[in-house]
Amino acid sequence: MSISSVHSQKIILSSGDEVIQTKNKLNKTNNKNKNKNKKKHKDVLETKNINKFKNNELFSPSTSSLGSLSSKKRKKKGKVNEKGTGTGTGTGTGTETETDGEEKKLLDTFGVDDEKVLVEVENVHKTYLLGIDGVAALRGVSLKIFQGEMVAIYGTSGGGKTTLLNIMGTIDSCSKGSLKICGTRITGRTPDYELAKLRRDHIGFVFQSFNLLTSLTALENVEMPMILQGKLSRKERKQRARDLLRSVYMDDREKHVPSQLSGGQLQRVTIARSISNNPELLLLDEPTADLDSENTDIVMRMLIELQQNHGITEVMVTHEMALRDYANRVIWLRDGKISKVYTIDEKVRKKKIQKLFERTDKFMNKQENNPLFDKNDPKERRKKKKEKITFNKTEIRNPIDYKQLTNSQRDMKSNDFNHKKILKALQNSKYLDESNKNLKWFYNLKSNDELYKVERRTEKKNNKKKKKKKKKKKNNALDDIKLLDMNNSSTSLGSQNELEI
Ligand SMILES: Nc1ncnc2c1ncn2[C@@H]1O[C@H](COP(=O)(O)OP(=O)(O)OP(=O)(O)O)[C@@H](O)[C@H]1O
Repeated sequence: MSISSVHSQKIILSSGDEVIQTKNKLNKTNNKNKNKNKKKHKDVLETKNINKFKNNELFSPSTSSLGSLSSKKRKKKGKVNEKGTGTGTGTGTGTETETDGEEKKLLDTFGVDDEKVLVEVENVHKTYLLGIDGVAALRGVSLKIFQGEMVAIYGTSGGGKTTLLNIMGTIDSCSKGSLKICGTRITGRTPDYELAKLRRDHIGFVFQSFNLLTSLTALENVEMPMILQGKLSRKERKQRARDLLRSVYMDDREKHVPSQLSGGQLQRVTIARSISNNPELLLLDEPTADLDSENTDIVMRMLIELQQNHGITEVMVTHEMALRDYANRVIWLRDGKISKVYTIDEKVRKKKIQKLFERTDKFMNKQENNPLFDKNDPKERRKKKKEKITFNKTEIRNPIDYKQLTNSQRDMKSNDFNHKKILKALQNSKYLDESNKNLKWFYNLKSNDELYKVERRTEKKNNKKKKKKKKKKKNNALDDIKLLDMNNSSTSLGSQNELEI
């Protein structure tokens, strides 16, 4: 029963002075309620302003999504942000918005510039068909995620975090509501191939359980999405995979298979794979779960670098409260609904990131403490002695053939071999079992024959290009020869004439 209804009952029951007293009380409570509403409205407005611009100094203007803003606008927005400092309740690091039953309002709250909205989730429901009633994992979630933003999703266990992430990654569909991702509106009728294309070209996904293909090396795992995309030549793919591994500080482990890597290293390879197709949106499901603090730091540093240097928008589900301040915004999910939203104060975030970089710099430069450098690893020692290509005994190859080759020949051969091996591994359902279900979905590996088709198509394209180039070269060479011939004949004619004269 509400306060006012309690008082109104009192009015009927009481007489004279009591009525006046109760009326006064009623007025007081009404005023209180009005003030409360005003305050709430003010809070929402403040959040609106703060969100209206996350002018992050850490974004480099050239790469960030905000780079296109004029400096005047940026300054203005920065000011608004500063104004928001300390207005937060509860955390002291930012601004909190209670969204109890106000999902629609929340959706409007983040409305800054619709062109910069990368993900738009509107009143999304998800009910898993289980038993008579089913399980309601999401119950009307609405939110917008902006380009270049890092959003952390926290919440109670079973609150619907993974479900929301999977829906944003289009590896799961919602039961009700609408969704727009990277400019594509997703409905129940959106065909699978379109979703697969969206995933392949615009979204990267880091799964909770790495989901690396066990038979492939780190380099091959990173290369896999590029084969599926079919845009790059073999050489370009290899080079890009190498560059990506270097960017996640894993270039010294490119020939290691997942069983030879630590948890942190596996996660870094997974991240390299997830960004191999240059996604706009990176979805991460507990990327630091089960990692020690050093590896957590390295992974977080990488994610921040990806956001700052490449403008990748990141949405990360996590349980670790210590990671909260690395995000621009924090969303809380409870029982399938958004219960709170925080905007992390830019100053606090910047400080936290600075500390992270200092920390990681320290142990990444120090060889003995460097988690990337394992002194006891015999492979590492061997590598240090002499740069040699080593082969795993379990691999299906004949090392004797390789012994007779020079180093560069070996590299070439091994590249060819690895490439075939990737396709073979992908074709073999053994590697795509239940544990790889999400991976299978994400990369649309349902029909593995498709891979061969894609591969053959790209090979054909490349061969055609090569043939054209060769033809052009040949023609040019022929033209040159003709010209030379003509010159020769004219000079010889000239000399003949001279002689005749
Ligand atoms: N495939 C499924 N079939 C039936 N119910 C499911 C399925 N997947 C998830 N659920 C249910 O949906 C709800 C939300 O699950 P979800 O995995 O999204 O939660 P979560 O917030 O990620 O939890 P956690 O933090 O523990 O990983 C849970 O109650 C869960 O039991």
